[in-house]
Amino acid sequence: MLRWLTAGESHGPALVGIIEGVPAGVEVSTPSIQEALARRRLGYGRGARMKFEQDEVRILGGVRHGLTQGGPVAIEVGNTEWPKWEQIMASDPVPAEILEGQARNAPLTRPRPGHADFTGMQKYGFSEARPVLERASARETAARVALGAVASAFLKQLGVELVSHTVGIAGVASPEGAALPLPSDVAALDENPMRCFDPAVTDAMVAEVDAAHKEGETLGGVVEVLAYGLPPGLGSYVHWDRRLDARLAGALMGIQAIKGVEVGDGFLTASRRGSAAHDEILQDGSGRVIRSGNRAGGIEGGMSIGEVLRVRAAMKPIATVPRALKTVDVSTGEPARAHHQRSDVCAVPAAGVVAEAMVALVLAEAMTEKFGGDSVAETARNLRTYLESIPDSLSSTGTGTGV
Ligand SMILES: Cc1cc2nc3c(=O)[nH]c(=O)nc-3n(C[C@H](O)[C@H](O)[C@H](O)COP(=O)(O)O)c2cc1C
Ligand SMILES: C=C(O[C@@H]1CC(C(=O)O)=C[C@@H](OP(=O)(O)O)[C@H]1O)C(=O)O
Repeated sequence: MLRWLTAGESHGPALVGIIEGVPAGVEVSTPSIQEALARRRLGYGRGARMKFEQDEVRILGGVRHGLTQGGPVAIEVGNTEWPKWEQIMASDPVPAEILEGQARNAPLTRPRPGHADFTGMQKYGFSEARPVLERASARETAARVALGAVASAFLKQLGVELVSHTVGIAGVASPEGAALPLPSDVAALDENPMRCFDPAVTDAMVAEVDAAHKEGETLGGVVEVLAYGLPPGLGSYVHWDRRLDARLAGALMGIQAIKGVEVGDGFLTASRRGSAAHDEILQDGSGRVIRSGNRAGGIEGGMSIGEVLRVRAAMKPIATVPRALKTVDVSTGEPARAHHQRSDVCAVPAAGVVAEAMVALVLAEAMTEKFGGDSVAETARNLRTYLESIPDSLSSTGTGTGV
């Protein structure tokens, strides 16, 4: 069993992530986590905060000399902006005279449509949105990416590699059926301003972000995560909450602003006839099973089938719209415009990196569930034995890259 939690506020001193159940021997280091976090800051269209704020990684437990030890791994992502917020976000009471007059402490009484502000106030009994947005903010995804880096390192040692990329920004989309990026393309994707695999589409996406920025608008889009090298049989058809597709969908929907998830061809599949919807079971020259395609996105019956896993997540436009939307000032009851100081125009490229982390966490959990092991060597041994135990009559090309 792999479980994990995050804690911390957007303008707090640090975020903290703890992951428990990681076998011993996973290669993790401060630089490797820092590198993963740097990828989350990528992407054209993000706001000023991404430029002046830094993530400061400190591994607090569970790792020794670059290897996990089998105990919980605790990671702190420090926030370099903390000195500016030290009093406003202090854990302990602060005298009112110190807080008075501080612009950052001004009550946020004009909730933003599309964010958690208004319902968060109703639900938790706050009179302003600060305490809501501090935790609702996607700043929290820095902790998830840090934990996802641990999960990805574990998967890599088992022969599984992930790739994420942007396939749509607002109305600009990569063409259906375009070639999929490979793990060897990740460096190029990270250098692309939209983390998009197609240069022509990238240019159109950048132009879309520029136009939105100029007009005081914000944008959403679609990201795709691919996993190469998965063995068949992760997840299960036997119960709804064991299904790999259900677990992936839940994890992706758990990212702030994600409003839709597709597995494989997803919604397009619903418009096809059966004969054009499924991936036929064929044989190669040596009698091994091959598939006619991968419309299913690597999952059938709630299980990985050993083909490339392909999932998509749709992100709504950023809620803090510069051309501020109508709201109510809850301190006066009067109509107002929603509060806006700064915001991302578009955070879809970053959401792709977060989606990759979430998929890594789900797949790492599914791997430990099926193959167990207190050390990576033991997990790898169990995986190898399982793959070798599949009889020739059931052998397929999609049996992972192996270990
Ligand atoms: C990487 C990332 C960055 C985001 N940046 C902002 C932002 O700058 N301003 C904003 O209002 N929302 C931003 N969001 C979206 C909010 O977190 C989100 O709209 C809010 O949590 C409400 O979405 P929900 O209804 O899905 O919870 C961002 C989301 C992600 C994933
Ligand atoms: C800080 C991050 O993202 C933030 C997510 C976010 C939101 O409302 O979700 C709002 C913005 O913060 P602020 O309102 O303080 O400018 C983003 O910058 C980050 O990703 O590290």
